[in-house]
Amino acid sequence: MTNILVVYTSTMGNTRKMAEAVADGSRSVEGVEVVLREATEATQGEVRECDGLLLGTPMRHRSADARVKKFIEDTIEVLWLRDELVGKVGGVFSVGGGYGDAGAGVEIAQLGLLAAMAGAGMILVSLPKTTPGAGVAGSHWGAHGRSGGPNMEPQGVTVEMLHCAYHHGANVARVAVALQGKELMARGNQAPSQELIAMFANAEPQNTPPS
Ligand SMILES: Cc1cc2nc3c(=O)[nH]c(=O)nc-3n(C[C@H](O)[C@H](O)[C@H](O)COP(=O)(O)O)c2cc1C
Repeated sequence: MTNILVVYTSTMGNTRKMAEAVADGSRSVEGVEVVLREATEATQGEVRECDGLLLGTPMRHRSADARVKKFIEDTIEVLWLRDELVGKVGGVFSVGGGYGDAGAGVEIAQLGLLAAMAGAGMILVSLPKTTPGAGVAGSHWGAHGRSGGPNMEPQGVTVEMLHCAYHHGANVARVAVALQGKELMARGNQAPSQELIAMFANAEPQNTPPS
């Protein structure tokens, strides 16, 4: 069995719809089991156990949502320290309001998520323009839905955008199935000491009050 973990957050429901479509796409691939989790609920153990991770975010001020960033800090970054994600498969998706056609900051946000995965040694799945729905929801880096009209009026993500998300989920799952159990990545670079790993893994942000 190949395990795909879909992690997302959503306030108005559009990213949740994209996440469900991504999860359905992954589930459509034979031999795949899917876990769908809110970013605040997903655990380090679930990330460690998965073969493929699909991470989705709403756009917030030209960037990823703070809840998704916290998920990255609490799971991906800690597992990165211990090289536990090397060779796992990753993909991303997002939803923005749509002001200015494609929405603002999509590439920054998606590349930010992909950068965290790349740093952890994951194998990244992009979104080819051959993907159904890519004409309205493809950013090349992942699936992207638009929930707003030209003047920010809420319209909701469309069926075509959800199709694109579905196929992105299926692509990631197929790659994960094909690579499962294969140790493709070279190993042997010197790992940081256990003391250093513990220091970074347990580091708490320092809250310094403004002077
Ligand atoms: C505080 C805030 C900041 C936002 N910033 C952006 C942005 O920078 N770019 C964008 O395209 N949409 C932006 N949006 C619109 C949301 O991304 C959009 O409404 C999306 O559907 C939210 O996802 P959700 O429906 O899953 O909650 C912002 C919305 C809020 C509330």
